[in-house]
Amino acid sequence: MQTLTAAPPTGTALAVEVTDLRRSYGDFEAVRGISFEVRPGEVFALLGVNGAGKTSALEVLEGLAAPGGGTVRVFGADPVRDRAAVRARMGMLLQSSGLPGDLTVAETVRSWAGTLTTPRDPGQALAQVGLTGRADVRVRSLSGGERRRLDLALAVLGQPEVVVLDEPTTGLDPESRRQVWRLVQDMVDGGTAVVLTTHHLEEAEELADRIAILKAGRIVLSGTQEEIAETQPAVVRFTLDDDAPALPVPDGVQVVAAGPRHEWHTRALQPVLAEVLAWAAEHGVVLRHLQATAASLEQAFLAVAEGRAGDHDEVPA
Ligand SMILES: Nc1ncnc2c1ncn2[C@@H]1O[C@H](COP(=O)(O)OP(=O)(O)OP(=O)(O)O)[C@@H](O)[C@H]1O
Repeated sequence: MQTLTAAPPTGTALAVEVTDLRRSYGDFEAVRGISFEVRPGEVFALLGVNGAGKTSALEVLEGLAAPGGGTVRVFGADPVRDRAAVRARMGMLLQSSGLPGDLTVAETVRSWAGTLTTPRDPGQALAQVGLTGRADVRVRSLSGGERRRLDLALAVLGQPEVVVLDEPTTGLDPESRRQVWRLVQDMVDGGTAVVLTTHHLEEAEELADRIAILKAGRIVLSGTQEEIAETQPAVVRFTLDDDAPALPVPDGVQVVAAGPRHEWHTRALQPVLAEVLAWAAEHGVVLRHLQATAASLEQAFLAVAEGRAGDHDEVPA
């Protein structure tokens, strides 16, 4: 597959720099002071439940809205004040697009390419999102997933150095989703910086170098997916027969359920597991349905959503 190229950034090593960004709608503050940075060749994912403030933040990055407070810089430029300069280097995929339904797919891509300084070959762009066979179909006749892929082809048509993708794979089938992931990976390999939002945690796991989880307009957890997962305990579950001897609880275990189905939470999975296995062997006890699950991004996401993670103060990304 072709690697999409993006010219090396000039002036600054940071593609995106967001500092203490705030945005309000009337009295309601939807984004409450978030900060993050994205470098060329890096994917940064903003996660959070519905209404967490992801789109509100991205719209400032895209130059579609001014910040209520704080600053946003794209290659050192202000996306609102220096809109033309930023636009020339940025591709964006909004949550919903308003493409004319009368044009065919090929016409749409060609006319879009006509507005760009360095467009990619329209045929190649369509091939990369799997729409070659739909080139002569009118946009209004496309399926939801095909439209989304057309939106994405347009977003990257100008060989942007930074791409903002708001839920790029919503509504896509698993194969199309993988196609989009490959496209994003190719862009990143070519040096493009990507900021994306998604409700698919496996998408963030697959693509993102760094992740921030928002709740109510604030970043609650941020870091690599491993760093975020490690904020949560591992889980050990097993069932003991009624006649099993008294079970000693190893150090570092929080007992969540104590029989007959046992559930332990721990930040020391390996020694705790070793201890309980040794105890079972010594007493000839079977740990039925034994499961040991390392902490995951999903666990951290749920902990944020349910208010069990972070102190809701911003952690710099
Ligand atoms: N134009 C608006 N006027 C008033 N409130 C708004 C407006 N746009 C968004 N909001 C509110 O701001 C908050 C953040 O919305 P936003 O769309 O940024 O969240 P999100 O994290 O992108 O959610 P989703 O995952 O559902 O797309 C929500 O409570 C939303 O209702």
